[in-house]
Amino acid sequence: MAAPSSRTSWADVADAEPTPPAPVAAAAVVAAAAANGPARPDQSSYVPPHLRNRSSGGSAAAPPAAASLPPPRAAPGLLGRPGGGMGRVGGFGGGGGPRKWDREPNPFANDDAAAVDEPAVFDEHQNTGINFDAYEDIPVETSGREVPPPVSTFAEIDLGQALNDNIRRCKYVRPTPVQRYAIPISLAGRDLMACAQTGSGKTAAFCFPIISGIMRGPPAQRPQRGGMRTGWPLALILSPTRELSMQIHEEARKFSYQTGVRVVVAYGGAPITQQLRELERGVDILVATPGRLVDLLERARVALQSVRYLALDEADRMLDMGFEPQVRRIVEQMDMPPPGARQTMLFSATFPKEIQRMASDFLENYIFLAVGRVGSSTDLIAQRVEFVQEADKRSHLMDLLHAQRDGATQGKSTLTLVFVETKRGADSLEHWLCMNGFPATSIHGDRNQQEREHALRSFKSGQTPILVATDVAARGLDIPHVAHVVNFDLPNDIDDYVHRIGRTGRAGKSGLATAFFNENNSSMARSLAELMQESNQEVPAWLSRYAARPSYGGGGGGGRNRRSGGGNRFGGRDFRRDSSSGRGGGGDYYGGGSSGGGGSYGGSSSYGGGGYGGSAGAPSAWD
Ligand SMILES: Nc1ncnc2c1ncn2[C@@H]1O[C@H](COP(=O)(O)OP(=O)(O)OP(=O)(O)O)[C@@H](O)[C@H]1O
Repeated sequence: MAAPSSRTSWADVADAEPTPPAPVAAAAVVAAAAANGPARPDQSSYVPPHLRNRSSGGSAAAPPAAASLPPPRAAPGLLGRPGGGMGRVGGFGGGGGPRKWDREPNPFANDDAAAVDEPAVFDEHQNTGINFDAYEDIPVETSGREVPPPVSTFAEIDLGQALNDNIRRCKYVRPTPVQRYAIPISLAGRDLMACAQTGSGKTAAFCFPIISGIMRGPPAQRPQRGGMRTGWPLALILSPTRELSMQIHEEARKFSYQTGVRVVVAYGGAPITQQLRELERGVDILVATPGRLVDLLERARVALQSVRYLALDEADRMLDMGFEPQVRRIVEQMDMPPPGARQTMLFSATFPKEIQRMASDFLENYIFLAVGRVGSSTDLIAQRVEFVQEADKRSHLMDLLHAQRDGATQGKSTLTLVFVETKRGADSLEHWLCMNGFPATSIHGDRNQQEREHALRSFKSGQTPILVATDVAARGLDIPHVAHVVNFDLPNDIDDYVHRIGRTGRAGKSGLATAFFNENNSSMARSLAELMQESNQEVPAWLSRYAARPSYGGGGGGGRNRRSGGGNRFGGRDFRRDSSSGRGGGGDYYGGGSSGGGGSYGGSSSYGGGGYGGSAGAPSAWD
C-alpha cells in the first residue's frame, strides 16, 4: 500500500458522530476551472502513411509544417530502422484504400503547448501540478510467466519518434507506475490484465503500445471482401460510456498525431452518418461503445478480422452483467481473431475476482499487473463521510457549497461533481440548486446526447461549476479541476464509490470526496471503512461502529462489496493465485514478483469472503 501521505488541510477532519457536524469549508480545495478556449482551425499538415513508406531516407514529400509544431517527420521514428516493418501500405485502410492526401487536424490546437515553441517549454513546464512523488511508494505486483522488466523513463522505451514527440507535446515527462510496467509488457506482445488507481494514466498505458505497434507493424492486410465501405480496424478500444469513448478518442488522436495512425470513434446517441463517413475514410484504431459497434458490425460497416489489438477500458464494468453479452458477442462471436492471434489488454482501477475469472477467457498467457491494491482509492483523495439523514441532504449540500464558495480563492472557481442514484433525482437536484443560486447542470441516461455533451462542456469550462450526475459519469472521465466529489447518494457497490471519487485527485493532484451516509447505506459501512483505512483516511468512530455490526456489511455477505470478507489487505490479487480457481495456479507458473513500498502479497484470502455476486443487475443509468 502506498505510504501514508501528508494530509491536506481538509483531510484533518475530526470524527463525525451521527449528528452531522458543521460542514468543513472546502476552502483548501484545489481550484481554478480553466476554460477551454474555442477550437482553432487546423493549420498543420501531415504525411500520409503511403507517401512515407515510399521514402527510404526520411525525406518523404511533406507539406510545410505549422509554425508552432516541429516539422513533420517522414515515417516518424521508424525510417532509420533496418527492415523495421515500415510497410504500412494499407495504413488508413478502410474500404477507400490509401488516400492520396489528407490534412490532419492538430489535436493540440487548444493546448497551451501548441502555441509556443515546444522544446523550450517542455523543459520548463514539467507537468506543472503533477506530483509524481505521490506515486513512488505504490507497491506493484506482477504475476505471469516471464514478465518483462519495467522502465523508468520514456526514453528507455522505443516507441518511435513521432509518438515521442506527442508525449512531449502532452507534457508527460515521466511515465506513471502503471505506464512503467504496462508499456514494456504490451510492447513485448503480451496479453495484460492491469489494475491501477483512478487517474494514474491507464489510457496512455494502453494507447502507446497500440499506436507504436501499428506504426511499426507489418503492412495491414485488409481483406477485400466486405466492400469498399467497410472499416477494418487494426485495434479496437471498447469503453462503457459515450463520453469516455469520446475522451479516449481525443487522447488517442493526440498520441497518434503525425504518426499516420488514424483513430475513429463510434458511440450511440450521435448520428451514425458522420461516424460512417469517418470509417469510410479509413480506420486504424476504433474507439467504440459496445452498442454502437454491434450496430456497425451488423450493417457490415466494420469488420474485426484485422484486429491485432483489443483493449477494454474499465474492463470490469465491460464484463459485468450490463455489458457482458454485448462484449462477448463482439469479441467471441464475430470475426475477431482469437486470443493468441490478437493482443488483449484489460484495464481498470477495480477488478473483482469473479470478473477476473471471466476476463481470462479473452486472454492468453497473460500478465497480471496491480499497481497499488486492487480496487483501492488513491491517497491523494481526502475522503470524508458525514452522517446525513435523507431529509437533510439538500440543506447539507447547500452548506458545503456555501462554505466552498466562501473559501474559494478570489476569482477562481472550483468544480464540484455531485453523484446521485437516479436520473430523476439528478434532474430534481439540478433544478433545486439552480433555484437556490448555484449554477448546476446534469448528466444522466435520460438526457439526449447533445444535452449530455453540452452539460459536460459547460462543466469543464467552469461556466456551470456544479455537475449533478448518475453513474454514467463515474468512470474514466478526466475533468481537470474537479476539486470536490460529493456522494449525495452513496452507491451500493464499493467499486462504484472508488470510481466516483476518482474523478478528483487525478494525475498526482489532490482532491476531496464527501459522502452522505445514513441507515440506508449501512451495507456499505464495512467496505467503506476498510477502503478509507487502506487509503490512510481517518474513519469516523460512528462509521467504525456501523462497520463492526455483523448485519451491516460484516459476516461476508456484502454482495459485490467483497472487502467484507477481508482480512488480508494484500492477498488475492491475481485470481490465478487462488488455488480454487481451477487453473492449476501453481506457484511457479504464476509466481510473479512484487516491488515497491514493501508489504507482502502472499495469500489469497482477501477476496475469499463475500465474493462478487454479480447481483447488482444492469444499472439503469448507463448507456
Ligand atoms: N506520464 C504522465 N505524465 C503526466 N500526466 C500524465 C501521464 N500519464 C497520464 N497523465 C495524465 O493523467 C490524467 C489521468 O490519466 P487517465 O485518464 O489515463 O487516468 P486513468 O488511470 O485512466 O483514470 P480512470 O481510472 O479514472 O479511468 C490525464 O489528464 C493524463 O493526461
